[in-house]
Amino acid sequence: MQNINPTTTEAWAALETHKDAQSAVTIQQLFANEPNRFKDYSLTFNDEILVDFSKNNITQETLALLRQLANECALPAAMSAMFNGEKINRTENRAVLHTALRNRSNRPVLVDGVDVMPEVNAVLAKMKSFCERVISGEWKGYTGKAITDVINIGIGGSDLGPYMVTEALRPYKNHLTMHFVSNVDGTHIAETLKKVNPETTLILVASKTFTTQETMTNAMSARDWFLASAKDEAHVAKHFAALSTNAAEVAKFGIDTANMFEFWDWVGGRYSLWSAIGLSIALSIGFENFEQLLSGAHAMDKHFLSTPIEQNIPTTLALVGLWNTNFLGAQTEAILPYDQYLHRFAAYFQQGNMESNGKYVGRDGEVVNYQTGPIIWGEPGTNGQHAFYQLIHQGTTLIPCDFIAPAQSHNPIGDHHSKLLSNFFAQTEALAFGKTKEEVEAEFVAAGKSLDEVKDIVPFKVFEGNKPTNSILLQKITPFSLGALIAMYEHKIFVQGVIFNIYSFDQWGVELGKQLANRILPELHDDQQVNSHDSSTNGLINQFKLWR
Ligand SMILES: O=P(O)(O)OC[C@H]1O[C@@H](O)[C@H](O)[C@@H](O)[C@@H]1O
Repeated sequence: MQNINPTTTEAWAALETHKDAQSAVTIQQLFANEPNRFKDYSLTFNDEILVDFSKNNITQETLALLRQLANECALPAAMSAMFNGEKINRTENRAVLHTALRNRSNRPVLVDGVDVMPEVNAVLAKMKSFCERVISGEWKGYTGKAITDVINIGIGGSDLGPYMVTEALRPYKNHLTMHFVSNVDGTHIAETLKKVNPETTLILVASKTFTTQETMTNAMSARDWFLASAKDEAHVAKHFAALSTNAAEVAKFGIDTANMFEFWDWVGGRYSLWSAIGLSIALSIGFENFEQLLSGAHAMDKHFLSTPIEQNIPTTLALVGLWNTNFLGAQTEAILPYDQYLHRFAAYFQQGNMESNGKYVGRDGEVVNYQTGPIIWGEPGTNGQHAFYQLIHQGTTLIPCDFIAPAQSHNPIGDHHSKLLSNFFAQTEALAFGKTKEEVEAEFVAAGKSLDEVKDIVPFKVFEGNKPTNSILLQKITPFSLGALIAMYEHKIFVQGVIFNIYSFDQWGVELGKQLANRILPELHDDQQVNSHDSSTNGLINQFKLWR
């Protein structure tokens, strides 16, 4: 990957100038000026995902400059470097090939000259046969009973993706009850184990490294719980499987490597739901639906690779997002799904985006002089409306939002879905167009009030509008469309990372906390006063020791 500081490009300089003119114009005015704005600023994927980015403060000139920026930052070369297995994760010396995991065309993908597709397909075949045996009941627990419950023990990328997708695709789920344990807080595993029977529970230990403290601690506790009933270690093989890249650690833990589903160091944790880490998804919705998820992502990969930049959905979303953060001053983006099944979608991309692009050192090793990844957060609508939308509408911080909704509900009860979607449409309209002082006054007058009577209250009821949003309307949330939607966001993050000139696929920023926790852990084993830290940390540890 090339090393280009985006602020040194001609496009960046032109965007700085353009920003001054553009900031003087509102989204309301842009709609007034451009009657075809919706048509001109929306794109459709596969006739099932519509992405409307018209309610942003952008013009065709903005988009042209942003595209020029992408080209000056060598985006096309970076795309082929990723898809072709170059070691673009330089700080870990690894290729980045989650796209190979869903490469349904089976086009050879070489890493160090070796095609990875045969291995990818072999693991998929192993997952398929395992899923079939567990779902059909052919796979028996140690007392001869079929599996009823599956616990995925993992954290970060080994938890968020599988949990988000199994929740999102609940309408497709079978009789298996899924549980996800991530937190090292003993409450998480304890409360989960209360709900299940060791005779009929399958435990998936999901960890790329198989050394993550939280996961290994939870896995050991689950093993103790299991053996307290099963007594014989030989029974572990019927109830534990490992999803990992680390065969040696899996064997050390005591899981039969025949029950290990492998993946590779070129799969980043937060991009791993397409790998063996997705086994809980495949168990929950069946292997064919899992393949549909892969196919949807693959279709988005093809769109991303082969569609010109003007119609390229992930690239467009990345460029508009970058405009909002680096030129209009936003520091955050909210993801707001109007679909209860997508209730973990924002949490998933919180890791996806913030762990990928939360970097302050550029590929040149220097501290960057622009904004990199935004703060990502969100909750499902309409819950968010009754909680934090106040600040989005009338606060002092600019919060660009992605609104996501399916046209068809899996639960078409009464008029719930029309009500839900009326809120989805209303919110982006309100955010873009707001309500003027004159409109507020007219409402009061219509209600029989005099302007003098209401003049003190009017300012509080005015909405400035001009708040940027994207609307992402899906025909329906299916395994295929969800796969495409996830891949769309993954590539958005990739494009931004390329332009930010950062390494999007490492995560050194999570290491210091782990290192210090490992240093502190032995200090908590006795009641001795601690004085090896700063006064705050010493004080907190010592109070903990007094109170525990
Ligand atoms: O899958 P593993 O190796 O247990 O790692 C889990 C998580 O560990 C965290 O430390 C990383 O920041 C995440 O990226 C990762 O997903």
